[in-house]
Amino acid sequence: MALASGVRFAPRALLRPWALLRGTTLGRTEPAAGGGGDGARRFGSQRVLVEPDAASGVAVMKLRNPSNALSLELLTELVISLEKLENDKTFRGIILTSDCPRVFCAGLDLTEICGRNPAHCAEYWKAMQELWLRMYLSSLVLVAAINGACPAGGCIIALSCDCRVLADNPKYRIGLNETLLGIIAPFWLKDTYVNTIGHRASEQALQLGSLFPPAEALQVGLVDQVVPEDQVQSTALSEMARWLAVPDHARQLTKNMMRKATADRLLRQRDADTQNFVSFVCRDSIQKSLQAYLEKLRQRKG
Ligand SMILES: CCCCC/C=C\C/C=C\CC/C=C/CC(=O)SCCNC(=O)CCNC(=O)[C@H](O)C(C)(C)COP(=O)(O)OP(=O)(O)OC[C@H]1O[C@@H](n2cnc3c(N)ncnc32)[C@H](O)[C@@H]1OP(=O)(O)O
Repeated sequence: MALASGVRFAPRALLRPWALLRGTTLGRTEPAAGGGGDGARRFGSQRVLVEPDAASGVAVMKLRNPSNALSLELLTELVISLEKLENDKTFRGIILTSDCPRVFCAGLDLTEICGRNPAHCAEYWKAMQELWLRMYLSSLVLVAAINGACPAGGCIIALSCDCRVLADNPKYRIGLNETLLGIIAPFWLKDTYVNTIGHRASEQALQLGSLFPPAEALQVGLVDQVVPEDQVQSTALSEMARWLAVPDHARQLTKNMMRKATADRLLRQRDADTQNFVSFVCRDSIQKSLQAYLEKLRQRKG
């Protein structure tokens, strides 16, 4: 972590050369609609579309997986896209949003941990840790433009950003609802919650598995702005401008000062956290409830 420079403190060495880029098209670039020069070239993969604007130094990153459930492939593609932008000094900020109607991110892809072997669950959880670490410590400004439902792991993705703008739609609820699924948020999800909304509000919301509608999310401090749906992107851009008005080095070092202890806690216990996760989700009782929950989701659709 090149802290002294104050420019890049994301822990690069964290990234593993995962051999799982099956079916991805990472690194491919294509002209954005309307053509244009380098500033308008977008790149991406099957599940993440990046629309960079070199002139402003801001890239819009759009998730485009079914329900944006965090599959192993989506996690990997997000980490790689993030790293690509971090390595390009043109960029200072990312707006993270969804290309999927009504859903910002459905959280963990439960099919990655239901009926899978322990080795797969471990690989999956490490990828989840990796994305959180990368986002939480990113040197770039990350603004979440939340244009859909944002439960559980989706909420964590949003909370890893520096600022959150939520569309004012009562169906777009946000929060950590793990307890309602019979699972327990690991300590670093809890820590991220506490860092955002404080201890008492987190204690209540975590135990109750609360999913907050927009007005309540704003009141408790889970999001920074609630705006009409058609103003989410423009408001995210205005927020970005506000954050980018601060000199990078001062903002980056301050961010690091605020977040490092929380990230270090996971870094110190990463293997134990993975083992806890695997032994927990591989229990027969948890597998049964995951199975039943997935079934309910599928039936609800029909
Ligand atoms: C004491 C020991 C302690 C040890 C502690 C260690 C570890 C702790 C263990 C675990 C912690 C793990 C942390 C978990 C965080 C999570 O993220 S869990 C996931 C929670 N997510 C949800 O509950 C969201 C579920 N989805 C929805 O509510 C809705 O889908 C939606 C997001 C509100 C969208 O609704 P919409 O109507 O638009 O879409 P559909 O419901 O029709 O869904 C379409 C399609 O997508 C499938 N799907 C949806 N969500 C998921 C998902 N999360 N995973 C997998 N698949 C999902 C859905 O089934 C449909 O599929 P299709 O029918 O095949 O098309």
